Amino acid sequence: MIDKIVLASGNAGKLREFSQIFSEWQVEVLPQFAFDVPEAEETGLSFIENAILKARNAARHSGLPALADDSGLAVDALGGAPGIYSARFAGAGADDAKNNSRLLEALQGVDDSHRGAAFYCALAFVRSAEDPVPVVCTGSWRGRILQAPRGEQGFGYDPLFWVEEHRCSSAELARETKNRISHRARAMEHFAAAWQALAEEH
Ligand SMILES: O=P(O)(O)OP(=O)(O)OP(=O)(O)OC[C@H]1O[C@@H](n2cnc3c(O)ncnc32)[C@H](O)[C@@H]1O
Ligand SMILES: [Mg+2]
Repeated sequence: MIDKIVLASGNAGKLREFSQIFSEWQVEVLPQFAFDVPEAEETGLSFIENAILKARNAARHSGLPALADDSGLAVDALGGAPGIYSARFAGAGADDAKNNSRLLEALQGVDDSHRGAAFYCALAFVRSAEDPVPVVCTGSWRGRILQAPRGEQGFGYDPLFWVEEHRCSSAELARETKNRISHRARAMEHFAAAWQALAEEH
C-alpha cells in the first residue's frame, strides 16, 4: 500500500495546488525540498519527458514514490511557444513577473481574436527511480492571453490567462474552481483513476 509520496516540484504555486487537491486523498504528500532533492535538468523535448525526469530524480533522492508535474503555456500566435520553456521564457533569472512581461511584449499588436492559448500539464508517477512503467497523465486548458494582467491569485501566467466560461482571468478564479477545471486538475482526474490500482499494489 503506497501511503507516502514525494512531490517532485520546487514551484510553490504547484505545491499549494497539489496539497489542496490531495487533501481528500489518504496519502501523505511531501515536498521534494524536505529531502534536499537537487533540481533536475529538464533536458526533455516534451512535458512528458521532463515530468518523468523530475519524478525519477525525486524518487532517487528521497527513496519514495514520486509524482512530478511538467507544465506550461502554448500560445497559438507564437507557434506554441513558450511551451516546455515557459518557466524560462524571460531567460536567465526569469520569474513570473518577467515571464508575463515577455509574453505581453511578444504579443504586442496581436488582437484578441488571435491570442488563443492553452496550458498543458503532464504528470509522471514512478514507484521508484528506475520504475520501467511510469504512470503518465496529461491535461490541457484552452483560454486567451489578455492585453493586461488581472487578479492576484494563482501563480505563473494566471493573471494573463482569460477563462471564457467564467468571464475572468485564471488569477481571478476561486482556488477550488481552478482546481476543478485547470490543465493540472484534468491531469489529476486521470491520475486519480490510475491511483486506485497503484495504491493497491503490494
Ligand atoms: O519544474 P518545477 O520544479 O515543477 O517548477 P517550474 O516552475 O520550473 O515548473 P515547470 O518547469 O513545469 O514550468 C512551468 C511553467 O509554466 C507555468 N505554469 C504552469 N502551470 C501553471 C498554472 O496553473 N498557472 C499559471 N502558470 C502555470 C509556471 O509558472 C512555469 O513558468
Ligand atoms: Mg521546471
